[in-house]
Amino acid sequence: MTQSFITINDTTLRDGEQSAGVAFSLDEKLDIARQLAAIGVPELEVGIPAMGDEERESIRAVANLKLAPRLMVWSRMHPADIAACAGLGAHLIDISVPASDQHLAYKLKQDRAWLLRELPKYIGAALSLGLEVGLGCEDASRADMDFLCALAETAERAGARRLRFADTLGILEPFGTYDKISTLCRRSGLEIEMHAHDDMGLATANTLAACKAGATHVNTTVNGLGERAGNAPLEEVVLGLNKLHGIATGIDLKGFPSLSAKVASASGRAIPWQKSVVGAGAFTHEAGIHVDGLLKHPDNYQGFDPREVGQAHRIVLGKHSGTRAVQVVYAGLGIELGDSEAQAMLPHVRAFVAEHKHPPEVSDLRDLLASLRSHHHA
Ligand SMILES: CC(=O)SCCNC(=O)CCNC(=O)[C@H](O)C(C)(C)COP(=O)(O)OP(=O)(O)OC[C@H]1O[C@@H](n2cnc3c(N)ncnc32)[C@H](O)[C@@H]1OP(=O)(O)O
Ligand SMILES: O=C(O)CCC(=O)C(=O)O
Repeated sequence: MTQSFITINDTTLRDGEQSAGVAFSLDEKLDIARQLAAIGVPELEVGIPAMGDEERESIRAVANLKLAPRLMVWSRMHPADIAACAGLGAHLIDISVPASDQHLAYKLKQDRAWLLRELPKYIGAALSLGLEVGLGCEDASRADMDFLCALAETAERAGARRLRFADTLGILEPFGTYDKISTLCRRSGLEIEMHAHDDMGLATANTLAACKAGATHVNTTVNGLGERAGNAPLEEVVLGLNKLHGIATGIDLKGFPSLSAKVASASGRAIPWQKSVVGAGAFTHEAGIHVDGLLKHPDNYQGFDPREVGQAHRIVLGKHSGTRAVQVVYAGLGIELGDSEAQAMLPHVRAFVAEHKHPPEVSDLRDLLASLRSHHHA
């Protein structure tokens, strides 16, 4: 059954930081956590205690902020790793296990029976530290579904509350995701958390499909940062759930641009120009028909109001501009152009963009007009 509210468990500070070459400083981690909390993200996965003292200190420091979100830490199914999660101020632990035969046999040299036998004692160990437990099923997309359900049943009996379904390699598509998550939700009483990767560009679609199928929780990262091609972007998932499925998350994206910029600079990963929601081009219009239509009524060319995500429409001139756009852009500079003068500007704008490969800036616009007018008077 589709939930009317989905809990976002944002993993920018764990899987996001696993993006090759990314390392947040403590201040950056704290700032990102604060900003995620400020827009209403209810859960944060904040790190991997087994990595060592510095990582544990950073987790403790996030916890000491006493922010509203509940904090999760990630751990292998390993006694020392679980012990390292004690006393850090986290609320939840994700105990990760290999769920596919591929991972069981070729990473751990084990089999399904071994995992089912061993799992309860690790869950018990985490519970005894006062942590709520989620079972992280790595490579769940390639796992046998009956085995995954058996893992869920074993985990639930041992006291876990959640199962994370990880599409570790980003190989699922939305229909397959829907089937798998529906099956899990039908056969398990646990909370089901979707963790999608974007290797085929489907992380958001798969996350939304999982929610339609009954997932209660989803993992996201700011700007889609994360291993390889990244994770499901927070901004896309929140917007998609709200706009396409009418599902609430409690997250207000109006304050998102500063968080997005913070993560881009702290990670050293620039936001692609055309990236949905946060890219500089996401609400930038050039084509004449679009600009004319947008000016007549914004809903002609907007699927949602950019103000909902802290953005605004921007009109630039270029190869595909029409006269209306020329008039509106010059009006923004306090210069009124009649129809014929605006029309006459079009070839000049085209020539400028063909030469420079970017829209004219304010000074270019003034130069282009001055040149047009001087030719006209000559
Ligand atoms: C898909 C994911 O995102 S899973 C999360 C992955 N994240 C990371 O790896 C980032 C942080 N990792 C680290 O800092 C280090 O890898 C550590 C501290 C966890 C472990 O470091 P090391 O002890 O040096 O081991 P190393 O990384 O070389 O190898 C991983 C070991 O963990 C084992 N392992 C892998 N997954 C699991 C698991 N879920 N449960 C138990 N053991 C596991 C591997 O089999 C291997 O053990 P082996 O050498 O006995 O075969
Ligand atoms: O918690 C887990 O096991 C999932 C880990 C993960 O990040 C992944 O599989 O992509």
